[in-house]
Amino acid sequence: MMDAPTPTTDAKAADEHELPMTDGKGTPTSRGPSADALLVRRTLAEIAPVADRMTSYFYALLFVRNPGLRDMFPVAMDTQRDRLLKALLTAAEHLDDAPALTAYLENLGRGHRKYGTHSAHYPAVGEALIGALTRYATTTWNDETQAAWVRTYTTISQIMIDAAAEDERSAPAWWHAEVVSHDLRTPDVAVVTLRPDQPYPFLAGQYTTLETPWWPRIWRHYSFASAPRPDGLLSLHVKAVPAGWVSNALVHRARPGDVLRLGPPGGSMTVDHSTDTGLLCLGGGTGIAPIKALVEDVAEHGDRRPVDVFYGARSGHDLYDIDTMLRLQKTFPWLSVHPVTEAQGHLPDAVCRYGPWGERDAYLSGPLGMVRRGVDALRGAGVPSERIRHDFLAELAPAASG
Ligand SMILES: NC(=O)C1=CN([C@@H]2O[C@H](COP(=O)(O)OP(=O)(O)OC[C@H]3O[C@@H](n4cnc5c(N)ncnc54)[C@H](O)[C@@H]3O)[C@@H](O)[C@H]2O)C=CC1
Repeated sequence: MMDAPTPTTDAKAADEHELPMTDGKGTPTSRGPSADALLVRRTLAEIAPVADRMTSYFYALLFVRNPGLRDMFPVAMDTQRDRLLKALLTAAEHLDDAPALTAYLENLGRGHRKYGTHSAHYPAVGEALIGALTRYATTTWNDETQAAWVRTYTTISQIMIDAAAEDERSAPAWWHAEVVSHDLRTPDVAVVTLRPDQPYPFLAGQYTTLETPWWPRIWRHYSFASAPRPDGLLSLHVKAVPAGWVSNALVHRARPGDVLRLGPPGGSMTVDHSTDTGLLCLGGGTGIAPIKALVEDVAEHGDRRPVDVFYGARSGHDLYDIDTMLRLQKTFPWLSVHPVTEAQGHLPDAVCRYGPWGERDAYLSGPLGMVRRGVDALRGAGVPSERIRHDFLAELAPAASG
């Protein structure tokens, strides 16, 4: 029912110490965490070593008490078994990060419409959460802590419920999208083009969630590889990852005519068109997809700001979209594309050999390790944190590629 913690935020949100503090009522304060946040974090620290067992118990409680909810989850729970709980715990942990938390939960609430979730389901989840915490946070649990968790869950669920209700007025719960082309670029990377059954509004740099007919109720995130197009088509770059059910189905099984389901767009890795600051983009592997969309977006706005794209891959053969990127470079004099293979070193190190980058807005997309090292490298190169954007919230890796 709840999605994985989605990649929804910029690097600023990734560093919780840089986010504004609030009191228990959401009012910013510079004094540090609210009392509720402290109690919640204490519980989180206690359950961390038994998170697996607590997760199983949480779902057991949820399904035994509410058998009707079982059908909203995939048949095999192993891949996303802990997503619901993880999302709740992420939200609880970021209780004091009012703006980041609200954006995260609104996105989560909208995204839940595709599962058939409605407001009446939220109390059942809250009761299972409190039940599981009571059982596994034995040392820290008392009336005061329970009251803090109830307030926290009430806040979390209300933001999600309100966002879903608001979204319902203007957008469908999901879209059907037909595969119109399937281009295998390497033995395990495909560019898949889709035609949604009704207009799908999104911004360059955002991602969608996707369900295939072969793995019902299993949803994965994929970034759009193009800015919005006049013909309304959407394209995604998919890498078949080991044991990735959805990604393998998309790369090796999907064919034109197949119909997938899409959830709403998400993510804040978008271009700020109110400035003319230059862009520094790092795309690793299929992470080049949203970077290409950003380049198209800059071009469509007629901007002439400098854009440097560092495109990393393991080998030259894995730079499956280099022809497209070089063609864009030929067309747009403000664009420089720098291919980097592992023989030349890791992508973040290569970026630091150029520069200076202190005046640029930076965008990173690719494997979590690359994004983490890239953020560190860019900060080291003088790019302020608030100018660094990527899709990962704190330490939580989304199941971005299935
Ligand atoms: N919006 C986003 O952030 C998107 C993220 N992705 C993610 O990108 C990943 C792409 O995977 P692959 O194509 O297999 O990439 P890959 O594993 O082939 O790596 C691509 C590049 O990243 C570098 N890299 C990898 N690990 C690194 C580390 N620990 N430190 C520094 N550099 C590192 C490699 O040297 C290479 O240049 C997937 O995990 C997918 O989920 C994909 C599309 C969009």
